[in-house]
Amino acid sequence: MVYGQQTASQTETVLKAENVNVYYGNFLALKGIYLDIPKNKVTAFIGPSGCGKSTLLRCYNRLNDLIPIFRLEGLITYHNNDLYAKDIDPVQVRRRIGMVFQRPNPFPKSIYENIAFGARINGYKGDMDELVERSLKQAALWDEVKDKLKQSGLALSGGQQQRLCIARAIALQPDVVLMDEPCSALDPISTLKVEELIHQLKENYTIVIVTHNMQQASRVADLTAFFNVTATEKGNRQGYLVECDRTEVIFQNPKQEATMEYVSGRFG
Ligand SMILES: Nc1ncnc2c1ncn2[C@@H]1O[C@H](COP(=O)(O)OP(=O)(O)OP(=O)(O)O)[C@@H](O)[C@H]1O
Repeated sequence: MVYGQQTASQTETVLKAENVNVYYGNFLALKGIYLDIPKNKVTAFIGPSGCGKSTLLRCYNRLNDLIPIFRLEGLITYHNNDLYAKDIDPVQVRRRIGMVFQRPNPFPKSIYENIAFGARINGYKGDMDELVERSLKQAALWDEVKDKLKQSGLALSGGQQQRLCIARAIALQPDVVLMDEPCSALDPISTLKVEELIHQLKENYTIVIVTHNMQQASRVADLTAFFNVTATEKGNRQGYLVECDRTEVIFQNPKQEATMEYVSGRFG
């Protein structure tokens, strides 16, 4: 793969993949991944269906550990520590590296409790009202919900629910927020709100976002990683990273022909 000169050189690397292979049983889903995720930037993963974008994203907070047939080879470091070392507690990893999913999935609880519940379980001892307000403000939702904090989170619109899920994730004061197609279930106006929010959040968090929407990648991401998939002799479809670079380079002047074809809509 080709690695752009500007990719991560000027900023601290938070997550680093070195020669990572991911298997589901005998199936090699992702092969030979080298990738740096820089601090306080938005990195987008793009590529055709099945190329392993979500798989790699879930490796970063050890969510794939919950899949019995999952196996990882190679090294993923988080602030230079082996994320898969024996003494690392996956629950602690997920506290530091939060996740927002494709479909908004608030708890069937009040808006307030959606924030407070996780914080309490994680031993938060500070002023809960203050945490709820701060998290909702950071997620650009406070003004819309401040008068109905006792109402169910499920009564909000889809876009508001997704911002509630983002507020819930950041209430745990993570370091990294992973987002797996966070806008795919949202209308265009809610999508723009979430995109604006992503812009603001990168001041405090490192963000990795999987998106099928290339305009979205070009709008929100500082860096874009293009993944592709190749058919093996046995007919398996193996994902790999083609290149990662500054987003404008990927969209206007990528090093690889396949990237140009994909971003210009000629395949995928
Ligand atoms: N739990 C699982 N068990 C077995 N195979 C899996 C599992 N999850 C993903 N895969 C396989 O791994 C490959 C990569 O899937 P993944 O969902 O990571 O791709 P993706 O690029 O995110 O796709 P999409 O854009 O369609 O969401 C696919 O071939 C998929 O079928």
